[in-house]
Amino acid sequence: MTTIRPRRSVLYMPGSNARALEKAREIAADVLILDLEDAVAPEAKAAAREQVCAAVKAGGYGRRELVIRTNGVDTAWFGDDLGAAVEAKPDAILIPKVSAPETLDQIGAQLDSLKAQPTLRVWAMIETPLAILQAEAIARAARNPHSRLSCFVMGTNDLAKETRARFVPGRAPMLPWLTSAILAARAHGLDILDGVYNDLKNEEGFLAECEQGRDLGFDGKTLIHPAQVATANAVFAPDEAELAQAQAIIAAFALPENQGRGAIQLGGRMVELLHAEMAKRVVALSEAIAG
Ligand SMILES: CC(C)(COP(=O)(O)OP(=O)(O)OC[C@H]1O[C@@H](n2cnc3c(N)ncnc32)[C@H](O)[C@@H]1OP(=O)(O)O)[C@@H](O)C(=O)NCCC(=O)NCCSC(=O)C[C@H](O)C(=O)O
Ligand SMILES: [Mg+2]
Repeated sequence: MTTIRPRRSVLYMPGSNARALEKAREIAADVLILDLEDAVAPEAKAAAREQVCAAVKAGGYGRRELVIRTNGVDTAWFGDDLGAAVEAKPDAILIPKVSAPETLDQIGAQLDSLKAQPTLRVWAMIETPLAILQAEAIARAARNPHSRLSCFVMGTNDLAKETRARFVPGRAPMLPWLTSAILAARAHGLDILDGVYNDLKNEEGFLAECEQGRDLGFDGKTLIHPAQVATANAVFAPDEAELAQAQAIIAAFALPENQGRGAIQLGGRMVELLHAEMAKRVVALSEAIAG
C-alpha cells in the first residue's frame, strides 16, 4: 500500500495576511494552503507572493503539508507565481480554475523546464462547469509521464457563482458535481478534498457538511478559519469503533482456518477480502494520524 498522508483539515489563508501565516505554525491542520488567488486583492499580489514564499522557505510548519495556490494560468501573475513557488519548494502547488487536461500537461512541462524538485506535486481546483463536465479527462492527465497531478480540490464557491446554484443544507444542487469529481479522482488514483463552508458561526451546519463530505468519500475538507480545524480532524479520522472493527477484520483473515477463504462471517456480517483491504487502509490512516 502507498504511504497515506492525512488530509483531514486543509486550511486556506490569505497570502497577504502575515499574522495568519505566522499563526499557522501552531494550528493543528494537516495541510495549509497559502493563497495568492482569490483571498488576495490585485494590488497586494506581489507582496503576498514574496511573503508566502519567504514563509515556506523559513519553514517551522512541522509535518503540515504546505501548498501554494497560484493565480489562474491565464492571469498576468501566473508566471511569477509559478517561478517563485518552485524556488520556495512547497509540497504542492494548487492551480485554480483548471478546466481542461491540457492545462495540466502545460504546467507539467513548465515545471520540468523550471527544474522543479521531483517531489513537487500539482493539485487542481475543480470549480468551473467545464471542469465538472471534463472531470474524468482532467483526472486522467495524472497518468501522463510528466504529470505531477495528485489531488483534486473542490471549489464550491466558484461553482455556485458560475452555475447560480444555491447553498442549501444537504447540498442537493451540487451532489451530482461532487460525486462526478470523486469518481473521476478515484478512477485515476487521486486524492480529493471537499469545498469550504462559509458560514463561520454555524457549527452544527459545518459538522453536518463535514460528515456528508466524509460519507461521500472525500479525504478531507478545505477550511477558511482555524476554528473549523478540530471538527474536520475528528470527522475525517477513523473513530475508535471503526479502528477496532478494522483490526478485527485483519485478525480474522489471519487465522489459520480462514487461509484461502475469500469471504467469512464476523459478528453476524459477511466480510470479504476487499473489506480486509479497506481495513488495512483504515489502520494505516490511523497510524499516519498518530504520526
Ligand atoms: C474569514 C476571515 C476573513 C475572518 O477573519 P477574521 O474576522 O480576522 O477572523 P477572526 O477574528 O475570528 O480571527 C481570529 C484569529 O484567527 C486568525 N485567522 C483567521 N483566519 C485564519 C486563517 N484562515 N488562517 C490562519 N489564521 C487565521 C486571525 O488572524 C486571528 O488571529 P489573531 O490576530 O491572533 O487573533 C478569515 O478567516 C480568512 O481570511 N479566511 C481565509 C479566507 C480565504 O483564504 N479565502 C480564500 C479561500 S476559499 C476559496 O476561495 C475556495 C474556492 O476557491 C472556491 O471557489 O470555493
Ligand atoms: Mg475558487
